[in-house]
Amino acid sequence: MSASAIVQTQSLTKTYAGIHRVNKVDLVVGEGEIYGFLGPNGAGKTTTLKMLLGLIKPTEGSLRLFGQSLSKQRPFILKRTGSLIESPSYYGHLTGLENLRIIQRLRNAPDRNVDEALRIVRLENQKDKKTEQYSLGMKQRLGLAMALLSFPKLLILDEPTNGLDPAGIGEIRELIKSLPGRYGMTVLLSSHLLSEVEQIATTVGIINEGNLLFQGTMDSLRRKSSTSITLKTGNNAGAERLLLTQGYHPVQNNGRLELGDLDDAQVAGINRLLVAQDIPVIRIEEQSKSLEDIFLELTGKGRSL
Ligand SMILES: Nc1ncnc2c1ncn2[C@@H]1O[C@H](COP(=O)(O)OP(=O)(O)OP(=O)(O)O)[C@@H](O)[C@H]1O
Repeated sequence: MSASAIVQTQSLTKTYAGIHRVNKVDLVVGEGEIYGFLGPNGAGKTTTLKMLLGLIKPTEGSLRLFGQSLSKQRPFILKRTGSLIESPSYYGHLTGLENLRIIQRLRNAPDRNVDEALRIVRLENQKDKKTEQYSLGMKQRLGLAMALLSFPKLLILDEPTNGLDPAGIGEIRELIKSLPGRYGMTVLLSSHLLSEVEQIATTVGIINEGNLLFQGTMDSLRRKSSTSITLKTGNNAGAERLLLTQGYHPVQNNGRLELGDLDDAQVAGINRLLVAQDIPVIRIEEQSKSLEDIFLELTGKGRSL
């Protein structure tokens, strides 16, 4: 168990009908992080989050929150944890405010928390409306207010921007980003959108078909995005043979030679060499591998994971 881990799982596994939907996942969420749990639909995100909250039982493996075992210290853990999993539950015939008051009593939270939660999710003006008349986005905000109500140390959010319009998404994103600094919270959120995780998260875990494929800081993931020089010549086969003799490793691709990451002096040297051998250099281009390319390689899926 690492010292500052708020969430740590070991070989966490959930099997349904013999299929590993979550497979030996070692998740580590450090204190004060915004951890983006990223993966395509059906990857196993919700199943993992539900195990963390004790809503379903792991088939195998173990998990600790705040360094404690959920089976032994359930009240201690749940008191410090707020969550929004799938659609929020509330009483439709009651107003937003009345719904929050119920949670307030359950959680034994002070009055001012209700006002503050309403303010942060910007529902003050709709607080006296029955929640059955709320739009999807308003319901989502209410769910978030419920999760925030006791200002927990750990906030677990499953697809928190679901159902929000672009302006709402921007607001919620800014809100989530401010939580560690303002309230000392640690946030674990799931998303199938790379762009969302990229904009909110400090740490990322990528899951696909139940397997955790990458876990690390957003920066360490970005560092994987390298540049590559590609070359188009009047005689690619000749250029390839020549460059091989010089210690390069060109790869033919779509009428171009890919040379990997080279510095300026190497590029200039290659150009000189080819010209000296009467091989016309048509194009020298630098291509960068984007985060999207990396996700694509990892998951074999397209743009919107
Ligand atoms: N109670 C269950 N019984 C059987 N299979 C289930 C059950 N719950 C989830 N699964 C399966 O486990 C897999 C992972 O589902 P999960 O909901 O964790 O995915 P997800 O990553 O949260 O995706 P989404 O973004 O679609 O919610 C899916 O194939 C799903 O059908």
